[in-house]
Amino acid sequence: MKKIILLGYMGCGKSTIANKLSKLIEIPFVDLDKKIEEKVNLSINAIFENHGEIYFRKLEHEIFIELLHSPEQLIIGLGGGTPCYANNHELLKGDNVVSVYLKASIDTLFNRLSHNKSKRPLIADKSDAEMKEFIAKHLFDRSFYYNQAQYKVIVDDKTIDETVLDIVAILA
Ligand SMILES: Nc1ncnc2c1ncn2[C@@H]1O[C@H](COP(=O)(O)OP(=O)(O)OP(=O)(O)O)[C@@H](O)[C@H]1O
Ligand SMILES: O=C(O)C1=C[C@@H](O)[C@@H](O)[C@H](O)C1
Ligand SMILES: [Mg+2]
Repeated sequence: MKKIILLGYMGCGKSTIANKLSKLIEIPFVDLDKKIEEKVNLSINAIFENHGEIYFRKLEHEIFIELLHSPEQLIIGLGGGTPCYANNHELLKGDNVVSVYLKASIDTLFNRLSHNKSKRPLIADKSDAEMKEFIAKHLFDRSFYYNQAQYKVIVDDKTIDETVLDIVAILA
């Protein structure tokens, strides 16, 4: 069964949009970050702290593959970095997936993340000024991978429902 994959930078709205989309089109949503946490019974923060990022990226790759092979139709919300490691970006192009990049500007990401950074280890310790610079550079580095998605939806200045409907139109 085809998998619907949502990807994009931390805070672009993958989990929020996928939850709403899941209810609307009645296809279950699996959040890759949550699946990783359940599998090893540790928070993302604890995985980074106790085992390091390389271990996290390995787990992330393995569990992404497992989800792609599962027999059910699923909406998969990736982690912010998933497409950028272990050649995961190649998996966004398969016939059995519909991959959608939720594209947000630096300002949108900064505004959303500045209220909510403690659970995101890559930015948890940064000041506002450091965070803005970090997002700008990081997004630039990652854009190549995000742009491997089959579709792109710009999320700036859109409500959750508007973005969900953009994705429904892609799936139609
Ligand atoms: N129009 C909108 N669309 C999506 N999310 C929005 C919107 N407006 C505000 N938000 C908020 O942006 C925040 C980030 O969204 P969310 O956690 O879904 O992002 P994410 O891409 O899953 O991030 P991460 O990669 O860190 O898991 C949430 O607090 C969400 O409520
Ligand atoms: O952008 C990233 O590299 C990450 C985003 C989150 O979804 C988590 O997967 C983790 O915090 C790493
Ligand atoms: Mg999320």
